[in-house]
Amino acid sequence: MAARSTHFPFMLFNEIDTPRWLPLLGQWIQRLGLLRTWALLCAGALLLCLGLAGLLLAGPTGHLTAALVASGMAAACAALCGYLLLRLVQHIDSTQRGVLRHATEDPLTGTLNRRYFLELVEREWSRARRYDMSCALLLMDVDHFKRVNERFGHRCGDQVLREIAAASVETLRHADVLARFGGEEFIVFLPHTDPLGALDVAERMRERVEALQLAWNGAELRVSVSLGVAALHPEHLTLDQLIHDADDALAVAKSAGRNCVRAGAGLLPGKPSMMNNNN
Ligand SMILES: Nc1nc2c(ncn2[C@@H]2O[C@H](COP(=O)(O)OP(=O)(O)OP(=O)(O)O)[C@@H](O)[C@H]2O)c(=O)[nH]1
Repeated sequence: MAARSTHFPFMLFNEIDTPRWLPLLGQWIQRLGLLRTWALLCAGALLLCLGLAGLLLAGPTGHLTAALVASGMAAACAALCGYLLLRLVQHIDSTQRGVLRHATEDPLTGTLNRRYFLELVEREWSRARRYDMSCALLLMDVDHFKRVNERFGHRCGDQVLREIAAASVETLRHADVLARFGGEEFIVFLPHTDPLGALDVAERMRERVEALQLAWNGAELRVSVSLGVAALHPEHLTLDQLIHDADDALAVAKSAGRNCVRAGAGLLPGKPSMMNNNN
């Protein structure tokens, strides 16, 4: 199985091998500000050049040689300043990306982590509630995942989780938010999605995972997932309640035999809360 990257904000970051002096320069620049540091470096370079030119002019060397040496020095100083600034900007950029990744991403699957998901979705959810917009939530759990670990090992289990995350991302729209919610459980927030649409997405995810052709050390393995679906309705006063509904529906899907999608209470009034029971 090959490791796969997932979409925003799970980009691949190029780690830059930074020399030791860069963080120190960074701290210095943070204190002074970028413009002032740059002005200071340029002023220093200029003074150095002027001093050298003065020395040369005062000596036996001709004016032209003095001017040439001074211009050469100025150009070298400007190039050095530019290089230092460029490296610094790269360093700050890579540090910021690293910090952002650490705060938002699940290191195993590259999806959002639980904490950032909740932070992000809390805002989206309250907006949806306030402006009476539809939105839905899916909870997806890998079936009998313990057996995968037991039979093929933990590293294989990790790779299966990565493959499931990547496959799920492929079935979602860009605005949907996928996160690893815990162990072998994933959560998806679907903005502007009505209950039927949410059930449809859940079923697509289930089918996509079921169709995954996985192999580990020459052995083939198949996995399946169960999904619980909940959609926002007026009785949901907190995001927790919506998650709770999806969790209840997931429990129903598990006890219905797994590898299926179940709708939360009241998702489709008047319709049975089941879908695609393949068992
Ligand atoms: N490889 C790997 N395994 C994990 C990770 N997180 C949790 N697990 C394993 O996931 C398994 C979850 O087991 P259970 O909660 O019994 O669930 P299950 O075997 O999937 O059974 P059902 O959910 O009832 O279908 C445990 O064996 C955990 O060790 C992880 O990051 N990597």
